Amino acid sequence: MDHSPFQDSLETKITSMDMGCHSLQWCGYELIVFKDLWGELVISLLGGQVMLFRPAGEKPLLWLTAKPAGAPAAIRGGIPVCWPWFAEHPQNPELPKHGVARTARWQIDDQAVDETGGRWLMSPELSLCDGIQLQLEITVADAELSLALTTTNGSAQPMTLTQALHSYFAVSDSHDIEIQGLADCRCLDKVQDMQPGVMPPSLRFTAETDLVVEQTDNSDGVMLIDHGWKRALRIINRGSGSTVIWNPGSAAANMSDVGMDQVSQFVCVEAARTRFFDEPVLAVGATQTLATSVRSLPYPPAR
Ligand SMILES: O=P(O)(O)OC[C@H]1O[C@@H](O)[C@H](O)[C@@H](O)[C@@H]1O
Repeated sequence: MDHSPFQDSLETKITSMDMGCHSLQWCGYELIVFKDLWGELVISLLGGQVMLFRPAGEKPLLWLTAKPAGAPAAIRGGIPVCWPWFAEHPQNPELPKHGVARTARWQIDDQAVDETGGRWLMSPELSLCDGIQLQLEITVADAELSLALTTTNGSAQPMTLTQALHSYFAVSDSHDIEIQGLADCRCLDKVQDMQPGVMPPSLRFTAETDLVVEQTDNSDGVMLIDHGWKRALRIINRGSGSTVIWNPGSAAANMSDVGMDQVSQFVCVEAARTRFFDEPVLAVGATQTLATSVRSLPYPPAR
């Protein structure tokens, strides 16, 4: 895999660090690095965003841009938190895409780390919506990374909420992978003006891909099978009726932090709650958790 000086410097810095917890500045982003016998986890305080997860002895599971725009811009890579709306704001297109959480400052409220894994609790430093509590729980255990994003409506009004945990998975080459586990699910194709369709048993990436898939049964998860790296990732989403699959293809030429040199290094498989396949209203007093987990399995996977 090719690396730019930015990514090299992040990875090189982490590789040369001692075990333990470290603060690190990277392109203006304030990062917290955790390194132990279980591997490495890097969190950005901008966005409460997991930037890197590498189980010991494995390649990183997540992709991170090698050409970040720099703080305080949103970071492409890792797992951005899209909240309290997913994609364009339904009423006001002037508002930032994917909500305000990914460019807000977050804090670590609690953490427990040992040589087998860790658990971190994060929340935005300042409330992002009046009366609404938001918490992100990040867990590493048995070489698996899990995120759970919990919203509690403590306001006096029902809340309209769509959201996503927008995971960017690192792949050898997006043309040499397939996604399985969504066969026969209904989907909407954003590249074709939300044209409805049905998912095939195996999805391959040959061009720009942007699908909102209705996933009613998440129990077996989605498999990302990487023939180049001979790696299989199992992604299990919970509290999510929509799985979003995205790779910009040739549209990456207009994205300064992706570009045609990086576009085949990742695919996004996102745990989402969208206005198409999920109930968007969170009642007064109600709590909702959107979660995702990822681990690698032996290749080829048995299904
Ligand atoms: O450019 P952004 O805001 O990071 O969004 C990236 C992509 O995120 C995906 O979730 C959407 O389905 C795409 O339509 C979008 O282009």
